[in-house]
Parts: sequence; C-alpha cells; structure tokens
Amino acid sequence: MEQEKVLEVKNLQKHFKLGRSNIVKAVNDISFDIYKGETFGLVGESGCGKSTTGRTIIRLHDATGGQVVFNNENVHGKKSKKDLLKLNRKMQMIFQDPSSSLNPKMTVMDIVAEGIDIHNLAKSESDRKMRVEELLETVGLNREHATRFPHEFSGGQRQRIGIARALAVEPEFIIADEPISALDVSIQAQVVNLLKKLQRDYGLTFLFIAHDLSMVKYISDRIGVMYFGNMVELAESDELYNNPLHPYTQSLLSAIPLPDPDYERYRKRMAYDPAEHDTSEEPVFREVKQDHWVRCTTKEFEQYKKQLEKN
Ligand SMILES: Nc1ncnc2c1ncn2[C@@H]1O[C@H](COP(=O)(O)OP(=O)(O)OP(=O)(O)O)[C@@H](O)[C@H]1O
Repeated sequence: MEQEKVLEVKNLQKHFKLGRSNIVKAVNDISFDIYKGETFGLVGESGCGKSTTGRTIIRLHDATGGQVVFNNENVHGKKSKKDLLKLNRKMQMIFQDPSSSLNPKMTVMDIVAEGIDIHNLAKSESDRKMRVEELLETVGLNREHATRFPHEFSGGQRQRIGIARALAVEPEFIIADEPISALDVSIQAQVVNLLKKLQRDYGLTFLFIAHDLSMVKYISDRIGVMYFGNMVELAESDELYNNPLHPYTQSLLSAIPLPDPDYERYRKRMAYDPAEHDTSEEPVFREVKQDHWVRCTTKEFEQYKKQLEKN
C-alpha cells in the first residue's frame, strides 16, 4: 500500500547572508518525504544545518530555494494571516532547551494555554483550565502544577511542559529539535517514551532532530544523515545501522557512546575524511537499493552496490 506523505521537502535551500560576500549555506539542497505516523530522524554534527532545516520547514525561516509541501499545501507560498495560523496549528515545534523556550514569568497554565488562546480553542475560562489540566496529565505532570512557574521544575519536567504546549493545539506534525540533548541520560529515555506513546495515541508524525545516532535508532522509522548542509544518506533505521554506506554515517555510528552488542563491529572510532571521496564528478543523491539513498558519484554508487551485495 502506498504510504501517505505528510511532508515533502523538495530541493530545500536556506542560505544566510552575513555580509556582502559571506554566505552561509546552512541547507544546501536537500529532499526527503515524511509519511503519516512515522518518526523521521535527522542526524548530523553541530552546525550541519539540522535546526535550520526544521525551522525552514515550519516557516520560522523563509526558504532560499526549493519547496516544502505539507498535506499538499505549499508552506512557503503566499498566505493570509488566517491561512498561516491554520498551518501553524498543524505543525508544532519542541525545542532543545526547555528553560530558554519557556517564559519564566508565566505560569504553566498560561504557557500551555498559549496556543489555545491564539487559536480560540477554549469555549470558556473553565474549559481552558480543564484542557490545560488534562494536557498536564497526558504528559505525566499533575494538574496542581498549572499554577507554578518554570523554575520550580526539573529539566525533564520542563520538557514535558514544552510538549504539553505543543500538543495543546492538536497538531498533526511535530518537529522535535534535540528535545533530549539537554537532559540527564536517565531522563532522556522517559521523554522519548512519552513521545512514542503520544505518537501512538494521537497518530502524530515526528521529525526528530539529534546530533548522535544512539537514541535516534530507538525512536525513528527512517533516518536522514546530514553533513555540511547536504543529506548524505537516508534509509530505514535498521538498514542504516546494519549497512551504513557513506563514510560519514559510518563515522557517526562508530561514535555511539554506549556500544550496542549488535553493532559491536563499529566500536572502533572511525574519523571521517571528506578527502577520501571520488572527485571525478559532483555527487548526487542516488538510490543504491530500494529506499536506501546515498549522496555519491557514479563510481561510488557502483562501489556501494557491490558492498551491499557482500554484506
Ligand atoms: N540565523 C542565522 N544567521 C546566520 N547563520 C545561521 C543562522 N542560523 C544558523 N546559522 C548557521 O547555519 C549553519 C547551520 O546551523 P544549524 O543551527 O542549522 O545547525 P545544527 O546542525 O542544527 O547545529 P546545532 O546542533 O548546533 O544546533 C551554522 O553554520 C550556523 O552558524
């Protein structure tokens, strides 16, 4: 059965002009789709353009080139305020650092109700209160927490408040930008489990951004690996872990801090050297095997195909 595409990212580019001749090509030219109900993991080291990709998808940045199509609607097309608001309700974002994304002067009630107020979702003050209290319980907090302020909570609890705020407008698609990176390892799994549960309960679609591959494997159906503004490899999670082809993906896998017995063979840390690539032509994104894409030259494409036959 053909899966339903929620998001189509087509040749997306985002360049920042810092001076007359200083242009940062944060997102060079990337394309990928996200299917309904799946979690797409986007990984790569700091500065490779993951957050910019997420922010451009949700129109927090204008795109320099390319297209983002959400439920068959061109996100960056000309829109009325009303249409923008409608789009904003369907696509929400959860941020890395819960402390800086929650206004310290607002109560949890007002933080979580922000979207409810903007979109006029509550019929009355008591309905607003009831909705917030229900949301707090959904994310594993108590209704009594509604009257408190962000500083009274732990990092994990603050992230739960951020999740409740995103959920309040009943979105279809959530971009989680490194939602667990700032949390203690012991808390990370709890937040990931909460996100998985919410996905099951509400049929949500996620773009999950992370800088390492350890937790992403557990949460993602498919994973895209970014390097310097380009997507260098894309495959289903198991395929990517079992048959990484691009040397940068292999290097990321070798850096997983807690060795998983299944992937013992990658324990030896491998450094990525971009100079090792074939330079006879410009690399492009090619499908080496069904649903397994790698940015490579024709020569590398043949090598990767042979490598897969051997594996
Ligand atoms: N608003 C901006 N203005 C100028 N340059 C920017 C802006 N936002 C990001 N950049 C630059 O774009 C590049 C990609 O940054 P981005 O934050 O998207 O990467 P990232 O992979 O998400 O990194 P991190 O994990 O550190 O957030 C970097 O060189 C960054 O300095």
